[in-house]
Amino acid sequence: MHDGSGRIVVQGLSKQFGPIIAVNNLSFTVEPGSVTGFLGPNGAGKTTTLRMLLGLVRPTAGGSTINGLPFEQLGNPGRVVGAVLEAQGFHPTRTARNHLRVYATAMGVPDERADQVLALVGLSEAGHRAAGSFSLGMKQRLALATALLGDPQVLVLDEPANGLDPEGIAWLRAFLQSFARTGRTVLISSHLLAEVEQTVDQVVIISRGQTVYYGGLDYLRQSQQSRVLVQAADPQALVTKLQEAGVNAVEPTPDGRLAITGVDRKTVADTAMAAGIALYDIQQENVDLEQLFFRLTQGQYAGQQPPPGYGPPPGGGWGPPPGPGYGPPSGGYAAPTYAPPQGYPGTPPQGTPPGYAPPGYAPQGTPPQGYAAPQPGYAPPQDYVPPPVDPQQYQQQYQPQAAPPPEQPPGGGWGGNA
Ligand SMILES: Nc1ncnc2c1ncn2[C@@H]1O[C@H](COP(=O)(O)OP(=O)(O)OP(=O)(O)O)[C@@H](O)[C@H]1O
Repeated sequence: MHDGSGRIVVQGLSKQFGPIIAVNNLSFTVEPGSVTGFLGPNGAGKTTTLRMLLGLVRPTAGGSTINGLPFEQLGNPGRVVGAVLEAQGFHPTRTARNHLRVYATAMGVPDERADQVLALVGLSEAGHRAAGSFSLGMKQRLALATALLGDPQVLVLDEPANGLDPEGIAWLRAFLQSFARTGRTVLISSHLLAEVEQTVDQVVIISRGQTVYYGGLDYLRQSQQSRVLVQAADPQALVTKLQEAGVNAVEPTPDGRLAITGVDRKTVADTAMAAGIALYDIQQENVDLEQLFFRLTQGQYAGQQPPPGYGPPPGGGWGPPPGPGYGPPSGGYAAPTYAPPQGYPGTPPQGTPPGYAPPGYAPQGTPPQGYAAPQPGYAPPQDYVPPPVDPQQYQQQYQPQAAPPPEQPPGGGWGGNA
């Protein structure tokens, strides 16, 4: 019997397709009562991970459970987990309602459920139409309706916002949040942080099949320390004066400027003026979440250019951005790939055959010294505070409710493009 917790646990999950390491020792937990974003660039291994979670691909190593059991032991899995991996596969001439009834029969739920889920996703008026005539946005909704047929406790959706227009995304956000607030579990993948930023409570960010961040978005935001970039007539004198003022996080940049973390522009300018040091340029650099996401995952593609001002670290390779303010965010879990131990020569470029080490790189698949990959049973650091997980508390706090159906735009079109 499953434990009814609604918890998803992924432990040491790996998948290799021939020479390609699609997923590499991935571990994370998704708690009920929350929406978790599963993020990474194209090819990072998101779909492969979800397919392993749903018993569609056999892992090379590790495993995953839903409600404490591997997918294949869930009995009638559609009653436990609703999944959408791609919003395709509808019979083009079958009506949406009939499509749902076929699945309802297979799952052992009454026919009436088809109309209930059509209403839940705002497709009641379109139930008599052939699925083949649906726009991409409508197909996404129909796929979601199919996943909801068994009234599952867990929803797993691969790129659900793909093809949705802003109104469709807003609708999906309201729906998923209301679903999670009834104490259920939502895991959604995306390659765009901005697309899910307002929907998710926590994120698992992966790059090249490995976790690079696991935790709340708030922690990630807090880690976005801004820095002041300054060009001074006498940089060394300015460093000394700043140190005398207690500002020690000062680093030279490759273009000859100083990067100062933890102070505002005014403090730097006042310090320079008091010491009679001329400044030729001074600017505050704020890092937004999207940039941070890009940096966390930028090592994925060999040859990909980083944002302006963020070249590869000295000695080559595409390690994490150096310097203060760019370490793992406190409270969140950042995998060693994000902040490798000193001396770690970096991960070989993608496509490097296993065991082969180009000069300056460790052989692919070889953990660097001191590297401790997340192991089965890995728990986030003690100061990591996951979102509340008590379903009963949520039940009391929020009345389970369906998201309001979206307004149908004039002309009968729905969110998304055909
Ligand atoms: N059946 C397969 N055979 C060989 N390689 C595969 C297979 N499935 C996935 N891959 C490879 O595994 C890697 C991860 O792919 P995956 O589809 O899981 O990434 P993703 O993060 O979901 O990307 P996207 O956002 O583009 O869907 C890619 O390099 C991909 O080419």
